[in-house]
Amino acid sequence: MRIANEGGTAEAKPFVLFIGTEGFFIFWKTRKGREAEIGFMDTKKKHRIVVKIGSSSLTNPTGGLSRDKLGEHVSALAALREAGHEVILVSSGAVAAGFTSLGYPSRPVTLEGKQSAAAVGQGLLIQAYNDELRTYDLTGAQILLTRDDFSKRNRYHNAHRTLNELLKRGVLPIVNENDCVAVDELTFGDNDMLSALVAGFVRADDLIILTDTDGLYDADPRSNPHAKKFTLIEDITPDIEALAGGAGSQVGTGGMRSKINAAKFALSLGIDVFIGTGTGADKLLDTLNGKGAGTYFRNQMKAPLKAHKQWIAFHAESDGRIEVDAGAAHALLHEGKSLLPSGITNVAGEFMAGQVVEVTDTTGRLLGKGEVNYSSAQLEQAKGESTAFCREKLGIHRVEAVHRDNWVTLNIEEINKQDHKEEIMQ
Ligand SMILES: Nc1ncnc2c1ncn2[C@@H]1O[C@H](COP(=O)(O)OP(=O)(O)O)[C@@H](O)[C@H]1O
Ligand SMILES: N[C@@H](CCC(=O)OP(=O)(O)O)C(=O)O
Repeated sequence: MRIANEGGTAEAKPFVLFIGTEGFFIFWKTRKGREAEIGFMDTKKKHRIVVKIGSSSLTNPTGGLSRDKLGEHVSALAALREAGHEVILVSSGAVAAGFTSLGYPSRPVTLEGKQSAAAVGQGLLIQAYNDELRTYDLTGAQILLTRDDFSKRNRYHNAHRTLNELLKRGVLPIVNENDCVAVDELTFGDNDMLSALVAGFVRADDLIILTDTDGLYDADPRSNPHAKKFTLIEDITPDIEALAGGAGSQVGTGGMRSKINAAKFALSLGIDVFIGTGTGADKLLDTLNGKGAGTYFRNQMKAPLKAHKQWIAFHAESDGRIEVDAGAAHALLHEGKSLLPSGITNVAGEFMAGQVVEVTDTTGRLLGKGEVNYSSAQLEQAKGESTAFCREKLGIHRVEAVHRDNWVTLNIEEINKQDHKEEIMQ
């Protein structure tokens, strides 16, 4: 685990630039004299950036929208756009912006209270964003998502197409959970995880999570004034997870814990993450350039999963299970090959062609998930049989039971083998 801990809140100073053909690394000199490489600034590449703004950074401590805070964020988002980057905003704040208008003295706790507050607040929020964006000649688009939109194949792909079209047309998508209709047990949990899912979904380069604290400390800085800040974390270990506590304000939810979970998820998809704060129109550009007030999390994985594979891996429900022999397991995990019926030893559950199944080895160990080309009934006949048999006797022309393009390895030991990372995650 390589962690840069700058010790207290002391300012660290950038001191070395390594200039390459594509850009340059910024090295950060910490108080302890350690050098930590904290940001990669690619001087040529235009980044696709998801920026998440928490309720505490948009509203007043006792509720109600803060136009000043919102306006400042928009100036920084506009600066990113001006520099040529693609930006997707995930904005919280609907409940916190709305509850005062409904007469609640504090953030409501009942489901109907939160949903009603969000119904009022979301309108206020989007109106304020559009008013501010207009001053920079930018247009915002409201996208409200529920977890169902991610688990249903068509909705997932529709949302994906819409987001891409908006980006292509220069519009700034503003995403929030559709709080008014989201059922309690079926929510994303919080907008931190939603922002990581969206970042994966659009295959962003960076996820910037803006909050009211300048990064992750070894204890909640609100309650522990001696807490020390981390400037760079390269591996989110259980020790790091244990340091992150809950929400610190009356309007925030999830706290640092949910941000660390979200960061872990985004990093696993090859997205660099920053959690922190900042002021002024340059704060997001500074963050991108390694000068942000917060904690950087550098991803080790440079081959993000395609959107369809993310859907298979993280959102699609499994409709059955296929067991495969050692040869097929090796071909799937190590040779980048598709699954052929000849390697299948058992089929469980009832499914149609096009549905998603789990694939295990003969000991029941989960290897991954994939979209099948055969129904369970067809696979019962085809399992263990040659391709020629499937074609001639069963009249099946798609030879692969699961094509490589519709396969995702989920066996963590295999994913952790560096040699195979790129191949597995393509
Ligand atoms: N280890 C930690 N380091 C930094 N902040 C922490 C830590 N543990 C808990 N927190 C709290 O997390 C809060 C930020 O989360 P939250 O209130 O949910 O904000 P947001 O509304 O931006 O999502 C901080 O105000 C802080 O009190
Ligand atoms: N969808 C909710 C956001 C809930 C949430 O995660 O809030 P936060 O912890 O402030 O990011 C809202 O707009 O109020």
